[in-house]
Amino acid sequence: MQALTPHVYWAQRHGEIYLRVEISDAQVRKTCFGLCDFSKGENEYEFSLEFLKPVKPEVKHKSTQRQVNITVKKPELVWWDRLTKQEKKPLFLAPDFDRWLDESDAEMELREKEEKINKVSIESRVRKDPFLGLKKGFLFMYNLVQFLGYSWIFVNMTVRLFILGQDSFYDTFHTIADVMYFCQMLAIMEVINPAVGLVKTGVMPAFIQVMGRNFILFVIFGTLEDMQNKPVVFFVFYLWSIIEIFRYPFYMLACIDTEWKLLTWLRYTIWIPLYPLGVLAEAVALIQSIPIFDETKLLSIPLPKAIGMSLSFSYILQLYLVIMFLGLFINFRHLFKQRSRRFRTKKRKAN
Ligand SMILES: CCCCCCCCCCCCC[C@@H](O)CC(=O)SCCNC(=O)CCNC(=O)[C@H](O)C(C)(C)COP(=O)(O)OP(=O)(O)OC[C@H]1O[C@@H](n2cnc3c(N)ncnc32)[C@H](O)[C@@H]1OP(=O)(O)O
Repeated sequence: MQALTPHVYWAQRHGEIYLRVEISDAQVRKTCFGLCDFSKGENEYEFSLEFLKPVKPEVKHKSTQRQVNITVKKPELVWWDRLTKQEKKPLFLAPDFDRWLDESDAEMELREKEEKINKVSIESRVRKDPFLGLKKGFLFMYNLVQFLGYSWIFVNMTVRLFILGQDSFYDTFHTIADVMYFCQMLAIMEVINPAVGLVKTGVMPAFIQVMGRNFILFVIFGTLEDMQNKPVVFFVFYLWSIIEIFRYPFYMLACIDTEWKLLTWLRYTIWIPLYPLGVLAEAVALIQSIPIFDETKLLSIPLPKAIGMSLSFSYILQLYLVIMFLGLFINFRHLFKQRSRRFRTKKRKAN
């Protein structure tokens, strides 16, 4: 008995071909392409198609009371100009207008699907961390305390500068040191936070930053009274506090998923002049402290009695001076990368 040819309707998406074969209650015997083979009662049906491009071997089909639905997967997400290799459409083939979409509509559908999948995966990732609220709450409070501390330092120093002029340079340490000690002790959290995965950034730049500052604060200024009334203290503290009154509010907003463009720009831009100036001020403080350490022998390391002398702490300071510029290079590069990452993603989002 000669096989009949059924009507076949087709539509496509970027990843799939849909075929609808108009035979009710049919039994599918074979659905490989070239040839599809169906039977219904005593009748045999078949059609063959040579697709325009290769397709994946697995073919899904579902037979219903009215038709057979076949789904064929494309190996890549591409739009085909037509279904078959031969330009002339076979007579039994027609567009399936129930499922028909032109390329741009299909693209939109694809994008919507992708967005939905992304949203679901982000939501499920977010949902996976039951302590997220607690972590964000803790970070928010930490940043708030630091912001208040550094704001107090900055405002206090600025007001004193306006009232006392240059005289305010000489007693910066005595008026500011307690709050600065508190803020810089607390800043050790900035090394711990990335180390325990609370914030996603490198531990090393934070370590360099916090330890570098604490060395100047606790060792150079803290142990040498002669250093405490030098104007350099003013410049070091002022430069440190300027960046922090922008950096901490920026983090606070990040904790509540908010962003102010101007604040982001300031956080990722004003370090460009401030960081080298800060390192310069710290280097001046260090150099000024060397003769004092030499004179007082404070923190010097005693050598064996036979040698009869001690190793002055100033040698360690000279070594530290070199390390400091290495630290400046590492952190400058890190901050530069953070800046380009931030503004690159912003630009991409805007496009
Ligand atoms: C005795 C041993 C000593 C050994 C060291 C010797 C080396 C000494 C060299 C020292 C030189 C220091 C000089 C320095 O003291 C001079 C000055 O500070 S002058 C003033 C100017 N300074 C600055 O501008 C630096 C300010 N500091 C910083 O920027 C950071 O401390 C730094 C570690 C350098 C960079 O920060 P980070 O890596 O965290 O980058 P991001 O800000 O871009 O943050 C990345 C993502 O993490 C999120 N984050 C980070 N922290 C928090 C937080 N507290 N709360 C919430 N979220 C946080 C942030 O939002 C980013 O997330 P996303 O990417 O999703 O936006």
